[in-house]
Amino acid sequence: MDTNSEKILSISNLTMRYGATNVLTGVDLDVYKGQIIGYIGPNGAGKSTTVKIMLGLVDGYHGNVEIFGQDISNGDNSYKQRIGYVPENAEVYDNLTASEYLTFTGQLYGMDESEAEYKAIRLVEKFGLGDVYHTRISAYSKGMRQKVLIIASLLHDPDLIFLDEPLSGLDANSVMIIKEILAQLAAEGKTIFYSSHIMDVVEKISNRIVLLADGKIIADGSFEELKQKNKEGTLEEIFNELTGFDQHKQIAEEVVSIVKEVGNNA
Ligand SMILES: Nc1ncnc2c1ncn2[C@@H]1O[C@H](COP(=O)(O)OP(=O)(O)OP(=O)(O)O)[C@@H](O)[C@H]1O
Repeated sequence: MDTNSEKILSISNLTMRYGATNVLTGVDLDVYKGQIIGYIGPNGAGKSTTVKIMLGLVDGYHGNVEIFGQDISNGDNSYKQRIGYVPENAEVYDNLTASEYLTFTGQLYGMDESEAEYKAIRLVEKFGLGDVYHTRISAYSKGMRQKVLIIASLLHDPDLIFLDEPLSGLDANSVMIIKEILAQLAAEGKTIFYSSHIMDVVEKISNRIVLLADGKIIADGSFEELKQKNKEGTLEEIFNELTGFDQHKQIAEEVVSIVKEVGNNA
């Protein structure tokens, strides 16, 4: 890990609880300029919670979070102008057209309207949505909406980009484009924080993989480093090994057996 480069993100002893549930129990993480972090973990591990805390969307945490060297709890929200975010379950304003939505989002990030519009229309064309630029988003397919969200996250040229399951609904060609865009942005010095369950994509695009389980980071390193430390070969297998999961066959057999019971009680 190149610790000589600029520290973009620093989390120390981050804890978060919802009611009686301890979601994060002491997360420590330093992220440096140009890194693509693959942030993985079982369902409910707290990945989205970590990201939302960093974005200032969730309060009530303990510990310290610094972004661009600034404590995010100090009341100065200007750091958000340099951040892009593709949320997991996005509420897009369905009644807006892509043109209206992207111009609006650009302005929220401090761009002026004509600059946002000028960039948005060209980006939309690159993603094959030129024909529907002035159509309401309510008429879009899932993948088309996802493309709009990705464009919205990049429009203001952010230095730090959080992506929560960004490829959901995208076809194979679009996935290839997004993977390449992320690699090129990182090469330009942007920092990418990529949370996903699609292990083969995380394995390929991340230069550093961080595994969250039981409220803590239990593995942190490049794919090659994780492979050396663990017996298993693919990231999916390493994930299963590190999270102590070896029952997929047994669970599948039990499920199939229950499914087959249908009608037996009639
Ligand atoms: N607003 C909330 N109120 C109460 N509990 C919450 C809230 N948000 C998240 N949680 C709980 O916090 C835990 C972590 O949720 P989170 O969404 O961060 O997990 P995740 O790792 O992103 O999961 P997934 O992989 O399924 O998306 C879960 O137990 C969830 O039920």
